[in-house]
Amino acid sequence: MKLLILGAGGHGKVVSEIALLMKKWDDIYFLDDNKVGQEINGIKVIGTLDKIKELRKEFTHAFVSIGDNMKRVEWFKYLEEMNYEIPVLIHPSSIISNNVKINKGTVIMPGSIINTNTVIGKACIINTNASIDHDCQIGDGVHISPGVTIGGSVNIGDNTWVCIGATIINNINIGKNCIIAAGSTVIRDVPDNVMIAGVPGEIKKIIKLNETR
Ligand SMILES: CC(=O)SCCNC(=O)CCNC(=O)[C@H](O)C(C)(C)COP(=O)(O)OP(=O)(O)OC[C@H]1O[C@@H](n2cnc3c(N)ncnc32)[C@H](O)[C@@H]1OP(=O)(O)O
Repeated sequence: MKLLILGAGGHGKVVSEIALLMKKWDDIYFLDDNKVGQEINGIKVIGTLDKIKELRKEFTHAFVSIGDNMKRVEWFKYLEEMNYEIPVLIHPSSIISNNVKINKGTVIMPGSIINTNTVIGKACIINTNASIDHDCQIGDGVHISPGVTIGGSVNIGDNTWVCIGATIINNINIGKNCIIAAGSTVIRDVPDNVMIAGVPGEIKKIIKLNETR
């Protein structure tokens, strides 16, 4: 089986290492618009992202490793349209309850902990050392950044970015397309399309559609 990884930046490097550790694929290659011909940690960049369609005959599996939530979801949907098999990539050092559901296109980075009865959506990034406790619902295209701590029974809407080191107390609902700034502590529900910052977290601005990163 052969795996294509879309995006050979810093995030792509970490994603490719996880894919290698999983030992499921005989061959792994990158696509990247700016690095064609380069070799990154032993993995060749064989074309630009738009080559994904013609490579369908040759490759069974593909995975999007783009940090920007909107772009990642866009390419993820394109892979789905082309009937690529899209895996879940899980670093062996993560600790995940057997009663957790993780949907395709999501990567779980080293040291993450996901507790029982939590559901993680499609095309999410659960980044290094993030902790998501029991009974959480994480939407599609969400990025939980390094060192984030999320209490039990928290719901997070599609495309929301929880930035590095943020804390969300238990029983909180966070909307779609939000940014929770680095180091914030969220203690109240958050509506759709807002940026929250501070301790305790307060609304700092409204986010226009397609603005999340
Ligand atoms: C492996 C990896 O590296 S994964 C990547 C992880 N990276 C991150 O998590 C990045 C985190 N980045 C941040 O937290 C940034 O501050 C962002 C993304 C929230 C900034 O978003 P922007 O929309 O550009 O916000 P902007 O800079 O315009 O700030 C708006 C207001 O919020 C405040 N603000 C922004 N971030 C924070 C913060 N973390 N804490 C407190 N206040 C903040 C600003 O001071 C500003 O306040 P003011 O209006 O009173 O002057």
